[in-house]
Amino acid sequence: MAAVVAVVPFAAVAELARVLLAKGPADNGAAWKVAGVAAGALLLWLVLNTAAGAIAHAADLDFQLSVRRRLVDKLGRVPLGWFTDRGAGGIGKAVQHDVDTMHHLVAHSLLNLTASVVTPLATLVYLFVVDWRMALILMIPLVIGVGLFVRMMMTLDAQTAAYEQAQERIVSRVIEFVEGIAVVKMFGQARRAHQQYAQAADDFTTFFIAWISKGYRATAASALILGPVTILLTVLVGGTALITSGSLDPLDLLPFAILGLSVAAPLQALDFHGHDMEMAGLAAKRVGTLLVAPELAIPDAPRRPEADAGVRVEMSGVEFAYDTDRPVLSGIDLVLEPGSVTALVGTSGSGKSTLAKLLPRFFDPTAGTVTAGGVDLRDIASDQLYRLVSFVLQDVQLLDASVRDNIRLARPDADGETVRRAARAAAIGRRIEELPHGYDSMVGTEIRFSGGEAQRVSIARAILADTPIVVLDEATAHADPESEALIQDALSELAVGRTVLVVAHRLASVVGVDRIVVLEQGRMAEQGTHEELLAADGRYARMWRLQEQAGAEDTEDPAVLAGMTKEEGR
Ligand SMILES: Nc1ncnc2c1ncn2[C@@H]1O[C@H](COP(=O)(O)OP(=O)(O)OP(=O)(O)O)[C@@H](O)[C@H]1O
Repeated sequence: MAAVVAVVPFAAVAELARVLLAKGPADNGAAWKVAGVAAGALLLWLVLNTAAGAIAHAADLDFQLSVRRRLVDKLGRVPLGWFTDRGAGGIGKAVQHDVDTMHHLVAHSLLNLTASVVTPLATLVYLFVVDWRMALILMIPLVIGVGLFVRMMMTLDAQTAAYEQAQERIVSRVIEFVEGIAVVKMFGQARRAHQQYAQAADDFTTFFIAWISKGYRATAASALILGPVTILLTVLVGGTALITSGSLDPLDLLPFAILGLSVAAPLQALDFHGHDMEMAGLAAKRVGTLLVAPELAIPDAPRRPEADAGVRVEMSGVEFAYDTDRPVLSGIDLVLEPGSVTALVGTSGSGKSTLAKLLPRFFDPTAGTVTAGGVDLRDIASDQLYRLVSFVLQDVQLLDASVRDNIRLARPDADGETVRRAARAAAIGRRIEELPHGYDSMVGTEIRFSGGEAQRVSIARAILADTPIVVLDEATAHADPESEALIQDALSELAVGRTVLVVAHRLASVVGVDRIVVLEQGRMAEQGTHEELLAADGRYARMWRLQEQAGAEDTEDPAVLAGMTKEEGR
């Protein structure tokens, strides 16, 4: 199409030149003059069209890089819940695909749209000066063109959004499938996963066809109506004028055809660029949503917590809800003394992990305060907070980097000896030193750690981070008995002199801790040492007896392990 549009004006200009040279100025000299200006405008439009692509491409990389940097930076500051609500597909698409679409199409289409409006307008303005009646007639296709453009933009909106959402869903399905491949295979769900993917792919195709055909119908309507109508109009008007003045040479109609073409071609292109703008607009909206996502509040005047003799943590009147209508934590008043270990126990879903996540500010409480060293966590600058709290998570995340860099995440400048000491303290040093490339081994390619080993690498990380507060969430979840003993040793090493909060399932692992807090439906039901709680013969004592019994019966029922019957667990 572009090639045809490009060839026609050149042929017309060549023909115009031939006619002018052969015949000299014709009777309809004014028309030739207008045609000359119109052909010039048309050429300018074509040049701008080509330049727009080149300009958009040239400016692409730096702009995209800077937007992506801002997005990734932003992702580091949004609360965790925001991610779970959206899913990796949408976020991944926004950071990669949408940034690309948004920028390229905006730059490209804006330039093209401007050129497509300005060049025919310039011709028309000139025509008004020369022959206002002809100009008025040419306003007809202009109005039709703009009308078709507006109509297309209005009807395509919902279609484009549906198409984009279908695309997001398909990416999410693939990510889900890849991440959950073990579960999918283990439970023989490959066929189901395949069907789900096929369904998403079908939806995508349906939306794509609807979207593309609507788009093409709109642009085809404009192409079929605008071009012929405009050229026919100018030629008819010009022809009538010529016949009236007695000329019957068909060549004299050429300037009118050029005039028509110079107005119609850019107007037709409006729809293509409008279509692109539509997509760019939607992509920009999604990127924008990410850029303005809520952030954990940043303190205006950050304060430094008191940390000379360890850090005391205090939670007062803490409430928390993921969604507004269901509180997950209520009335939490809890003090964690420096150098002490506090364990959170309770049934599944009682809020243990949620409570622990308040300490590194994965979330802020919806009411009440959490202070560390006498300062509200919200008043501590984030880099300071991460020097204060480290979190050993249940699901260890190791990066595709060397073992050394994985351990020294919190202190990238730590020297080899410091890293080795941390690894040995976490009972993983010998395993790493036996590797052919030792601490330089690349995780994921040269070494794949087992669950228990990965857990100990993450404990080494926390030992090296050397923060006064440590949160341990189900740190022995992946371990076999031997590995568990190693992890417990590593944890004991990590706990020395720090303020430690442990989320625990198995009561046997918390017998020796300084204080046990029993959570029940987000509230603190009991607290005390193991002995005190047994003597009180309340909830904890019952859980203890049930777990002992479960141990004797070798049950693996999670409700029983958590100290509840199934009915109670619900
Ligand atoms: N990101 C989230 N969005 C919404 N609700 C959540 C989210 N995470 C947890 N919940 C809900 O909050 C409640 C407490 O969950 P939490 O993970 O804190 O419990 P838990 O005591 O640690 O459970 P478990 O022992 O099974 O790990 C549960 O009802 C859970 O469904």
